[in-house]
Amino acid sequence: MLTVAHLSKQFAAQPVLRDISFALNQGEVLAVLGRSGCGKTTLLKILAGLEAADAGTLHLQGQDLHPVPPNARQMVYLYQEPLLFPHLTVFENVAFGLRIRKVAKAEIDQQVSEMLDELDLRQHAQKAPNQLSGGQRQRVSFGRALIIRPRLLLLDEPFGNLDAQTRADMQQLFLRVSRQHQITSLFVTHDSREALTVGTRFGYLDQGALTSFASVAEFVQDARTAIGSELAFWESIQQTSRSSG
Ligand SMILES: Nc1ncnc2c1ncn2[C@@H]1O[C@H](COP(=O)(O)OP(=O)(O)OP(=O)(O)O)[C@@H](O)[C@H]1O
Repeated sequence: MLTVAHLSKQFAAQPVLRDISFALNQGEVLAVLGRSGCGKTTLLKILAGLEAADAGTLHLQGQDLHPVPPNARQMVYLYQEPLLFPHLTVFENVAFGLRIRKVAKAEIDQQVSEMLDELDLRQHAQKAPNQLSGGQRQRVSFGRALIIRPRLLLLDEPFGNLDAQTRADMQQLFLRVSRQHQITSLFVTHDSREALTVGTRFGYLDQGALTSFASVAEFVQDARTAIGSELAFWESIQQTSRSSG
């Protein structure tokens, strides 16, 4: 479905992406774990067409993406800060992509109502974005993205600004909706728990080089991801609290 082959990028002679290759099938979520500055955002921007690669090829559903401009790639790029139109209601923000595609009004009303129900936003339909919490705003931006049925969803630390509980709720919502609509996604995060929760496939990006893992077990056990040592830490805390309780 998505095939990335030998992608490289430099900024002022500094390599930022080094020979990146991977393939994703329809409905898969590639969770890419990486520290700040590893090249995550540059990778997503190249996929979205917002940045040009120096070398390599991108194919989506068999189509060479090289000549395809960003607005024709049918991808949605979601950031930490949801980008909403401040002067439009929640309903109209979600409806926007359908309106510009000239979808019939009755069809828009139905699709948007269904999406608002799915995202538990029905009671907020007539509010403006500034009348919502951060988690609610992020749900609206999800609704806007999903309603146009993107071929690929690009998520750049989308829940990084949310508190732990809201973040966990959003991860579950993302899982439910992306499974239901069989959405193919690339989800970059520096949080290993988040990667394990949302991913069906796993990668680790370090200094522009991507390691892909064949299984969750390999991802967890790889010393570079540091997940094994994090798990060991929590186990040692549990043991200490058991023996002192
Ligand atoms: N337009 C640019 N010009 C020059 N250097 C850039 C440019 N964009 C990114 N870089 C450099 O490329 C490297 C990777 O940047 P990128 O934004 O992809 O990192 P990141 O992994 O998304 O980091 P973070 O998680 O901190 O956002 C950094 O060293 C950055 O300084």
